[in-house]
This record gives sequence, C-alpha cells and structure tokens, in this order.
Amino acid sequence: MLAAENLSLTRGGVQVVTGISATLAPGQITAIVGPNGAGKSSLLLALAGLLAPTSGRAALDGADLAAMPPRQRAQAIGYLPQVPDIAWDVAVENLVTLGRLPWRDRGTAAVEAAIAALALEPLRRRPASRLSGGERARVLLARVLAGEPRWILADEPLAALDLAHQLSLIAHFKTCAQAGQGVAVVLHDLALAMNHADRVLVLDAKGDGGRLESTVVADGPPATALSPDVIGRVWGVAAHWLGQPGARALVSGNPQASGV
Ligand SMILES: Nc1ncnc2c1ncn2[C@@H]1O[C@H](COP(=O)(O)OP(=O)(O)OP(=O)(O)O)[C@@H](O)[C@H]1O
Repeated sequence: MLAAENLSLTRGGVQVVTGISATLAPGQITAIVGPNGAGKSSLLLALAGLLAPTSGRAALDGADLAAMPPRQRAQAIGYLPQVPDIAWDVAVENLVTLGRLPWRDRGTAAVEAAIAALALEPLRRRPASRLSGGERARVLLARVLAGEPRWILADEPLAALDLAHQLSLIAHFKTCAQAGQGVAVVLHDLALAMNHADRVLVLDAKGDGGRLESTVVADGPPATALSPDVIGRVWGVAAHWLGQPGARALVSGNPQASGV
C-alpha cells in the first residue's frame, strides 16, 4: 500500500496541501483528478517521496518514505514528472537504460520490454534532442518502466500523446496493474479516468494565497467519484456521461438539453 497519512505540504513557503489522507492499493490504476492548482502534482511528488511533508507522512507498506534510503525508494517507486526534463542528449536506448540506475545494472530484458511497450524501436538510436514532444514523453515513461518499480506514479503521462499511443499506454498500465504493480496517474481528461481507472481520487483546493485547503472531495469507483454532481461541484460545469461503461463520453450541458 502507498499511503498519504494526514499529509500537509508546503511549496515556495505556501501551504498547498492540508491534511490529505488516501491509501492507494497495488494491482489497480488510480486516477488523481481535479482542477488546476488542486494539489495533484504535489500529492504525487509526496507519494514518490520527493517532497517532504510538513506534517503527516507518506508511507510505503507502512514504512515512512522520508526515512527510506533514496536508492531503495527509487527501486520501489518510479516517478514521471509533469514537465520532464532530459538532462543529457543521449540516444533513446541509453536514456531508457538510465532507468536502471537504482539497480546499478543494465537490466537488458527490462530495458527491451520498456522499449517495446512504448513502441520505441524505430527511435532507439535517435538523440533525445531530436524527438517530438510526444516521442520524448514516451521515452521518459519507458525510462520509468525500465526500472521495474512496484509503483508507477505518472503526472499527466498521456497529455502529449496521440490517440493511438494514449490507448496503447493505457493498455500497458492495465497490464502492469494486472501483474500487481500499483499505478497512479494524474489526468485532466475525465473520460480517460472514467473509462480506464479502477479508482478515482478527486482533489479540490479552497483558500487564499497563504494557505490552501486541498481536500479529497471524492474517492471511489469512477462512476461514483465522477458523477455529474461531483463534476458540477468541483469544476463548476454542468455535464453528463453518454455511452456504455468503458466507452463513456463526457458531454457538457444537462441531459434534457442534449436530447438524452
Ligand atoms: N514550486 C512552487 N512554489 C510555490 N507554489 C507552488 C509551487 N508548485 C505548485 N505550487 C502551488 O501549489 C498548488 C498546488 O499545485 P499543484 O501543481 O500540486 O496542482 P495541480 O493540481 O497539479 O495543478 P495543475 O492541474 O495545474 O497541474 C497551486 O496553488 C500552485 O500554485
């Protein structure tokens, strides 16, 4: 289990998350959603052990992440930031191999599996500086996968991807979850969360510049956590779902107005 326990976080001297608790289970895809500034990235950073809480704690299987040796933590948790940087202009395959750093090996099988999962074979000798935004995003996610972490925490991993790559990545996340890995993804596309997540955590923040109260507004199966009522309260948008489970589309307006 990966848990936020009464977690408060400060960034740039401002308290941005106040007392959030949530326990994520392995073997599932958890989508973390919410409006801009709701604290999604901050929560994910803390769950990756990369942002120390001001109070409360983030814990992996009961062990405080703040007290865990960084290498052990990096072996267990792979984190993909929202705006990923590529520090070294190396070929794609070398960049993916860097995902093995926590293990201090070349992990050839894991690297090849990650390259295959993200369909990077045609790009493997291309320097990182000559990739498109979406290609870069896939390479950096492959680097995370190459580390074979028990937990994959990804901040908007689908945002730069075209439809086909989005769907293949989601399929890969599902395979990871079925194999027992924990997957937590920050998403803005509520339809992706509705159709593909096992569980959805909805965050919202209220407050002024000095202190934000970022809270878990809803937490549960997608149909419950992303009900039209929750969407109306959190995003201030009247919307409803059309279509069958697994293939739902979010439509703005009320059902009567769209003739449903
Ligand atoms: N480095 C920082 N210094 C100061 N405040 C920050 C910093 N990073 C984020 N914040 C603030 O923390 C709050 C939560 O930000 P966070 O990035 O966690 O939200 P988010 O839900 O991921 O937003 P978005 O959907 O826009 O990516 C926001 O009010 C944001 O302005």
